[in-house]
Amino acid sequence: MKKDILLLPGDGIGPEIIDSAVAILEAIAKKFKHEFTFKQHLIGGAAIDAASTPLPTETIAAAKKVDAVLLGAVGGPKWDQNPSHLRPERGLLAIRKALDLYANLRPVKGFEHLLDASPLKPDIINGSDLLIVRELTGGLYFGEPSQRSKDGQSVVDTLTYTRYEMERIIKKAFESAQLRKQKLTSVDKANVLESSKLWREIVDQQKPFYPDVEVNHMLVDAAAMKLITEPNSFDVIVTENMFGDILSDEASVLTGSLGMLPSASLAENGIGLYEPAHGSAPDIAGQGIANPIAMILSAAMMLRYSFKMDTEASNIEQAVEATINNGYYTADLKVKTGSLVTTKEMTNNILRNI
Ligand SMILES: NC(=O)C1=CN([C@@H]2O[C@H](COP(=O)(O)OP(=O)(O)OC[C@H]3O[C@@H](n4cnc5c(N)ncnc54)[C@H](O)[C@@H]3O)[C@@H](O)[C@H]2O)C=CC1
Ligand SMILES: CC(C)CC(=O)C(=O)O
Ligand SMILES: [Mg+2]
Repeated sequence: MKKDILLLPGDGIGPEIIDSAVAILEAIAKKFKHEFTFKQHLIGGAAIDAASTPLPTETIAAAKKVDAVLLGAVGGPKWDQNPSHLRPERGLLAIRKALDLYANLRPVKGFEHLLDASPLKPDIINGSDLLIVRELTGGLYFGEPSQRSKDGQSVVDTLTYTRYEMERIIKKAFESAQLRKQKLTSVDKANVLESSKLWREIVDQQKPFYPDVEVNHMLVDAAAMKLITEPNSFDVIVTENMFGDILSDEASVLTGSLGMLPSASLAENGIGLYEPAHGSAPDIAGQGIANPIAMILSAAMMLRYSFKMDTEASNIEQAVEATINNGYYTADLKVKTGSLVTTKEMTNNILRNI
């Protein structure tokens, strides 16, 4: 099969881990006789430096012409003092909105061999396997106004959602639960927020259409606690944008590192964008030590969701697991034994297992 892929490496460790994903995809193309072509464009800080905007129109135009997009990460201290329209993160939010990538699927799966990489007790996290379904194009990150008052003494951020936006992500989560262990936890703050009250209502309205799915509601503060004390009580979690952002970074602790968590950002009928859950990790950028696994597993999600290449996606996932089982780890994984490797060495070891 012939597929065109747009690469958006972005900033920090983004270009380093995108190189790893491309190497893996080239090996898959060779093994399964596919033809993957790669185009590259700018986003984030790199785009601000080159084109004075975090999301050039060429990038969006290119994204609309390909079969899928792979994104590294954006941001870094170089741009932290920029006005908000010239922040790298604006580019990421804007591409999500422009492509209507409303559904962010973040699988969290612990590897047995990495149990001691987590600060949590092995008997609690053993077998962790859950999916966070995060709404990605609404809520606080997109609401207007979002600004400081003229005298600098007050601020406003706005949380808006339409019924339509809530309904489509909630349906997506029910469908995801049907394909897994048929258990859905809806996370909100319905004891305080009007948006969460509507969210809960919609979950209850949708429930009868998915009789095979067991549903419960949980307040986000309690969910944050349960996620690391009883992770195996979850199957699919559905929640709004900011709660999902925070809970997924927290959930990465179950796997031993934020560098292990992939994601798929999906539209209703359109292109998919695949990106690790982590950011640009400026503290380790340029050192060649970033963990490429979140990015590589995101590429596997691209094969599965956008290209319907299940066997190829499983091949990547099994190669990652085999490499971990062989004892290779990057510096972010605080394991006690094994072989510490660089980004390139980890990638080459995974390649050997493809
Ligand atoms: N999707 C994106 O592009 C995101 C961008 N950001 C941006 O990234 C920049 C840095 O933000 P932080 O809060 O530091 O979050 P971060 O996710 O970049 O890093 C948090 C910690 O995790 C480590 N880490 C993350 N990914 C890693 C990997 N693959 N391998 C090894 N270690 C890894 C980092 O070294 C750091 O210690 C900021 O500008 C932020 O706005 C943050 C989150 C998501
Ligand atoms: C710009 C941020 C919302 C990115 C982020 O933290 C994420 O998507 O996880
Ligand atoms: Mg985040």
